[in-house]
Amino acid sequence: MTDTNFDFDLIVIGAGYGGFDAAKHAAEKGLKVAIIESGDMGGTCVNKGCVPSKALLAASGKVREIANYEHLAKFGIHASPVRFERSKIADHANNLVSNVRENLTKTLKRSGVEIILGFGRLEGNQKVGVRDNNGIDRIFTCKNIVLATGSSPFVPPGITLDNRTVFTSDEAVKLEWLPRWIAIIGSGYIGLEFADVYTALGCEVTIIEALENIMPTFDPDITKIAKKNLIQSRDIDTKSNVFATKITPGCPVKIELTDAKSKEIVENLEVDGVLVATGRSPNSKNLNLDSVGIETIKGYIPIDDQMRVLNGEKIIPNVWAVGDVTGKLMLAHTAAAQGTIAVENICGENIEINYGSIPAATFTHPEISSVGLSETDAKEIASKEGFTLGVVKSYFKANSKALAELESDGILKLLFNKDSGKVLGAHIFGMHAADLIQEIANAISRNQDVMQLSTEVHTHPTLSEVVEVAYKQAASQVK
Ligand SMILES: Cc1cc2nc3c(=O)[nH]c(=O)nc-3n(C[C@H](O)[C@H](O)[C@H](O)COP(=O)(O)OP(=O)(O)OC[C@H]3O[C@@H](n4cnc5c(N)ncnc54)[C@H](O)[C@@H]3O)c2cc1C
Ligand SMILES: NC(=O)c1ccc[n+]([C@@H]2O[C@H](COP(=O)([O-])OP(=O)(O)OC[C@H]3O[C@@H](n4cnc5c(N)ncnc54)[C@H](O)[C@@H]3O)[C@@H](O)[C@H]2O)c1
Repeated sequence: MTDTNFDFDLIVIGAGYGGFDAAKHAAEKGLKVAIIESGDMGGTCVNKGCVPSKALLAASGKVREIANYEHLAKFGIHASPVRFERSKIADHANNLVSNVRENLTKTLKRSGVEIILGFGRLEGNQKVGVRDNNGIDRIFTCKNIVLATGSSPFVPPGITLDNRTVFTSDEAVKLEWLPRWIAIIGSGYIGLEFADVYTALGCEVTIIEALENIMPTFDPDITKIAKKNLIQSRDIDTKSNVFATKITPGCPVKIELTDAKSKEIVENLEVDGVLVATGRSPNSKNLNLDSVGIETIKGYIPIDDQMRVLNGEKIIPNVWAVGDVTGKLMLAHTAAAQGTIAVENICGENIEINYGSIPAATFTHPEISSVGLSETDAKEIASKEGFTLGVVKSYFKANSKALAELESDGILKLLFNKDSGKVLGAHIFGMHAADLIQEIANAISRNQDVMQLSTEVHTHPTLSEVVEVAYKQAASQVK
């Protein structure tokens, strides 16, 4: 398979989850592969994202559980006041990051991937340049290139970071201190997960959201119940429809809030710390993309469903892109799936990704998850394609396992096509929602219908019966 006219069959730029998966998969398929990384092996997910944030959520979740005296008393349990050491929770996250990073690096080496440390760039067709930390520049030739350069925190204009009192998730994952009062700008994934961590560890939180409603990207029914459980019942104040137009670090941190509609300054806040969680920007600068004719769209590298890089309708030969830099469902498992698909196609297959079957989860306590279409999009597609949309809801309060755990506030909303029975999407709030969504994601991926799914036997008593109930309700409505 290896082509001796080139230094490598494949060069991957960026060793996050997308790049890691592509490089490993290609090496396992017998290609001669190099991966170029300018920062830490493992990228965002391993070093500053999924891994440390889930470690913090795990530890702070235990603190929350043990400190919830009222909840424990319902089981007849009386716990003593909970004590925790912030630095040891931080160590747990940092140690996990080191372990995962080390394992990932070893796995690549074992697969035969050559790791090149430095900043990679394109140098025209089938050529990649790398500048290492000592300024030494090298050029390599390769048959194919995968761009997997990921994303970085987006910081809106007017917000000044000092990375101590005003910071992004890059610093928050290190848990270097616990501000007594912290403002979180943005109520998306990062805002919600860190509000969960900070409130469990005793901080007072103010969430500031530019759009009209808090949690604007989530399903409205899910938002309603999630707000009650994750926000209103905690030490969290919310301000929506306002932009944080100016944030000045210091002690205290000063925040200027501007009304989203009138554009007038409506409030000035003084807090101990600010986490800026306002989305992410693609890492597509200084890659010399012009040298092969790539034009980014809002900074994202345009691709088709086979991960081939596009210029308008035209495919740019031998260049592929995966992960956050492509702006599609910016999640670690999306990046990895794209990496595998890119390599399969490099090896001559014709595989396309189905974003509609990729699940997403927010690891709050309880969790939120979703897969497939939103109800708004499903309605629009149903009216365009002329089918009837079915919507059923299944509740955790009717589930024995949830009741036994005294965690019965939860809902599953299932969207399906009433004519064919095909599953279109699902949205869940409740305990272990992140695990529950997988079954529905698999059903979408396999194009299964609710008639068949409703006959599948689920273990009793498990939370998975919430899904079973939804499938049964849906099947009874199929025409
Ligand atoms: C706080 C937080 C929590 C998250 N939690 C989850 C979660 O629970 N589940 C989930 O699925 N997703 C989660 N994500 C999202 C997930 O981290 C990203 O979707 C994922 O890391 C994207 O992988 P990637 O390979 O595309 O890019 P990245 O992980 O960003 O990796 C890109 C790599 O490329 C390197 N690079 C960039 N430019 C160059 C260059 N020119 N030369 C060489 N190297 C370069 C970078 O240094 C980086 O290491 C979270 C993100 C954050 C910030
Ligand atoms: N569990 C997970 O899978 C997980 C966890 C964390 C992060 N992530 C990934 O990281 C990405 C980034 O997360 P995020 O929470 O930063 O982004 P997000 O896009 O999920 O949410 C950002 C929020 O900030 C608001 N906002 C933007 N500018 C603002 C301003 N000036 N003032 C007030 N509000 C403002 C937006 O309206 C939006 O609600 C996610 O899209 C996801 O891909 C995933």
